[in-house]
Amino acid sequence: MESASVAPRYLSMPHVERGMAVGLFGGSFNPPHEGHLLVAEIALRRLGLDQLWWMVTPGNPLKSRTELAPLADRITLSEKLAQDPRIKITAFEQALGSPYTAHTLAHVRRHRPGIHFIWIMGADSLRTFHRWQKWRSIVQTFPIAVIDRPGSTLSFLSSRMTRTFDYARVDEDDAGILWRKTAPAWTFIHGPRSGLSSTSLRLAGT
Ligand SMILES: Nc1ncnc2c1ncn2[C@@H]1O[C@H](COP(=O)(O)OP(=O)(O)OP(=O)(O)O)[C@@H](O)[C@H]1O
Ligand SMILES: O=C(O)c1ccc[n+]([C@@H]2O[C@H](COP(=O)([O-])O)[C@@H](O)[C@H]2O)c1
Repeated sequence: MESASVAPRYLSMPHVERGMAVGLFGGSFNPPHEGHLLVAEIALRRLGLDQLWWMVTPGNPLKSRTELAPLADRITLSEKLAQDPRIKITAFEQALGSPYTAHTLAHVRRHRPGIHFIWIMGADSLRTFHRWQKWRSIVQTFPIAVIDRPGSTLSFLSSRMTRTFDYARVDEDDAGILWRKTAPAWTFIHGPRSGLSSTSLRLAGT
């Protein structure tokens, strides 16, 4: 069966007012789950965000696409799951012609001046972050909030990113003003955790 095409409204950046604090939460969402929603809720609350862009990637450059569901399907499931009006489901990376986060962030910074963006990711991402294209430039573009995940709580002690940018660490108590900081600046946020993963859901066939 052929999958639906992606509606045009998902292919451009969401509307945002100047001065807002916006979280950028990129993911495969293959499929989206309550663990993603928990990350989004924690980020909205602890970082004091006005919006969170739930960016459904056309494909993680480090992952095989063999098991990747069509973009339109991952968008539809994300819309069903994330009901908070501050969460904006988007797939504008598809229209940029590059799946690389460094490219996306450079584009966002160029085209949305006057907005305070924060890159958001789960703690497991720290393990491979130094393999992302131009990873240092990502850290130098926007502040980063790392949200705890079972099995990765201590990743910030050993990851190449956190060791390289140790001087730019912001205390978790100051997470609410991370949006005001100039990159590089990153924080690690502890809190309620979810052990859910897309892999386990795919294995369970749900
Ligand atoms: N349970 C979770 N707790 C914290 N962060 C999570 C959790 N699940 C996913 N994330 C984060 O959400 C983002 C998107 O993750 P992704 O869509 O790859 O989900 P996943 O469950 O890790 O998928 P997979 O099992 O297929 O690798 C990443 O930054 C990831 O670290
Ligand atoms: O830019 C890269 O090299 C890169 C490598 C791996 C992952 N990413 C991004 O990281 C985000 C999380 O991906 P995933 O598959 O772990 O959900 C998503 O936005 C990806 O595009 C980006």
